[in-house]
Amino acid sequence: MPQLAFANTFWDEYEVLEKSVKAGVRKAMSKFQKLTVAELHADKGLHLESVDIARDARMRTIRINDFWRGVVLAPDDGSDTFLLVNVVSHDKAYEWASKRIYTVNTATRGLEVRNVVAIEQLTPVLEQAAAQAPSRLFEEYSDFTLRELGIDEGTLRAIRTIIDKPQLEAFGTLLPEDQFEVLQYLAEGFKPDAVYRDVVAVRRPADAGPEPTEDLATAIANTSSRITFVSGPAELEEVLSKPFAAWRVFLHPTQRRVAYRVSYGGPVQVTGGPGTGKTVVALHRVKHLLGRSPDGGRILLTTFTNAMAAALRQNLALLLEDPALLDRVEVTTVNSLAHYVVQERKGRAPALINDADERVRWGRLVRKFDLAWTEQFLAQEYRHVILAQDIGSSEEYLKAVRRGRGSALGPLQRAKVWRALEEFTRQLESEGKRTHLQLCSEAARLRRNAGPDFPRYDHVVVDEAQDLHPAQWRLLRAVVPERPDDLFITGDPHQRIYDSKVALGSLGISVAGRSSRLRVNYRNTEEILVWATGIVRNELVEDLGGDGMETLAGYQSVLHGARPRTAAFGSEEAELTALVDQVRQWTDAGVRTSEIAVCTRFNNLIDKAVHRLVAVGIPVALVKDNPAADEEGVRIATTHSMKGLEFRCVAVVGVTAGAFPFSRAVTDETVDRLQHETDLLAERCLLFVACTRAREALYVSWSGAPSSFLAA
Ligand SMILES: Nc1ncnc2c1ncn2[C@@H]1O[C@H](COP(=O)(O)OP(=O)(O)OP(=O)(O)O)[C@@H](O)[C@H]1O
Repeated sequence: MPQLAFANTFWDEYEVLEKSVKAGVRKAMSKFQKLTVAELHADKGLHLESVDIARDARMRTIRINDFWRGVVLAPDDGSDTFLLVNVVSHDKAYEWASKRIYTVNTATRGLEVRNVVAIEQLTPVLEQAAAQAPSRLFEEYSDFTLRELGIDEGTLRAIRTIIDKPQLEAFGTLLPEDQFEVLQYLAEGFKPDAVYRDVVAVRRPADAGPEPTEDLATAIANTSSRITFVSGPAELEEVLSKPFAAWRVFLHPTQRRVAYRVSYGGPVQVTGGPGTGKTVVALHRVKHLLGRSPDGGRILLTTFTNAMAAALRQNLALLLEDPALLDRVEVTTVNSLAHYVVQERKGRAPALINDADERVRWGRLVRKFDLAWTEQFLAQEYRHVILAQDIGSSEEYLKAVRRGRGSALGPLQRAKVWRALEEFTRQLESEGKRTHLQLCSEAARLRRNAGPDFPRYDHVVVDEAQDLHPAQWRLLRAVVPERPDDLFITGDPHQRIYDSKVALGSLGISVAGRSSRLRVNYRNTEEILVWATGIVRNELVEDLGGDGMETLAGYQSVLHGARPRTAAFGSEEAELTALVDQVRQWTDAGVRTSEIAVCTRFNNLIDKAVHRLVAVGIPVALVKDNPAADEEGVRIATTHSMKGLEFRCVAVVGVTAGAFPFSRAVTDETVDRLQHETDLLAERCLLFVACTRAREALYVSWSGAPSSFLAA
């Protein structure tokens, strides 16, 4: 009976196929498990046929339906593993298959594919261009060194023409994968022996002989980073019905390089636009770190909300499989960690107050001390200056540099403000209550003072880092000793929706020389990404560490689909009716309700949307109730709680001029100009985050005047 395996090139296409085509793929694949090789060749429905003028004689196409074809690499060496490499439209299938050739890497012994036709066409052109260039990217490496790293003759000639990194990246999709990865490392300045150790040796089978003599099945088995084997019908069903799990196996070379680098000298920062796999990389880093400390080292993995922590835990369980490894990882939010630390050290954690309660308290203090500043100003001063710098006395406050604040405060004014700030803390203390950030600050202090013998984590991995406040960073710094591989941080400054201002370096977390950026988006179609990027495109945002600015330039998506739909209505009623129609269209097209999300800025519109959907029999589930992944129901959320999540289809409703920006969330320009700008940017980012949660379809609607952000 033949064996079946899937290449990573297959998943990119498979994920966006319509349901009926996916069913066709499943049917065709199941034949590979039921029929003998001879029967496969004879099967009329499958129509396994060779490709004319193919550069690789093993290329075959199979029929999925009238329009779609699968591309299969069929063994011709007596081995029995068929490799499904792509699903493409009829016309493209032959073109795709005829140009590519699969070979075994001489060093890693993995199976690689290259677009040999394109490489041959481009090489002479590039050679000419390179003749004028002052230097070439790989000129310092001899042919011998490159061959030792698995670069073969065909690739060697081509890459000798490359002059810089952008050209290498542009050429990369044509090159054999392992070879391209080796070249990327060299281009980043890694020494050949380090590249051999970290990329080649880890893949090369221990019993590899001097020359590759492997049959196709063995080469496929050597390629676990890009190819997945399927051993029976149940596994086939599992792998095809859970395509999102592709990330467990296939990492983009850039993702793999970041996640599986053997060791980093200190804290590492990985940034990237939405859907570039930052969470995936964080999960793989946890796996790598667990593998490096088999002696029972403990890892803390944090994220921003409980819903995201629950999702991370589930995904980590999928990735690790071994429950013993999972037990060594604590997955939680930083706030929960703070609660745990304070409880552990003091026997009891204080009660927490929410934002509304905090606002009321500041309002009372403004009146009590008859202050000229607003409650909002005091709350921000407390958050961005006092808590951020852990200020405990009026003397410290007088000397404090008020970074990021746009209003000057002289000594007399500070003395006045301090009375209110001090009273705020005193009152809460006497009631045994705290704000979330106060608790984090306290936990950080307790942990720091507990001394080096106190149990800590061996590694801390931080996802969704962009919204963490300095008090939260201090806590994270305090729970892991300063040493190599202490902190691994992922985040996207364009998704900052709370106004935290952080200078990581000043908190003992220096990522200098250890930063990388991911640029390939795996979640959104190019159409959705480009549209959503319009909301924030012209904005420069402060980077994660507070050292510079970042833009959204240079991101690309691997997926394509329909353009987002926008719809304007004269009334909210009409908008809600259209929302119900839109959700129906999605469910009629076969999308499960749990794969659809509806989000709005305000709770009252959420209630109305829930009411209308339920009235026509569409089940709903509130994201804040943390529904299980398989629970039916359209997910309903505020735009704030969409952070970090993803769905096949997303409707963002109520995108009016009054909702984005929401005036109460934006500090008045006269109160603090800098804060005004930061708040406006956070409002933009909020809409951007909500829209980039959509994998395949995005629908944005409003009634009355639309948000000014949409005109961007
Ligand atoms: N190499 C990969 N192959 C296939 N799918 C991938 C890969 N990397 C990421 N994905 C998928 O892309 C989607 C986005 O990944 P992930 O959530 O890690 O991105 P992110 O950068 O954390 O996103 P955001 O910042 O927008 O929350 C997920 O569905 C993930 O499974």
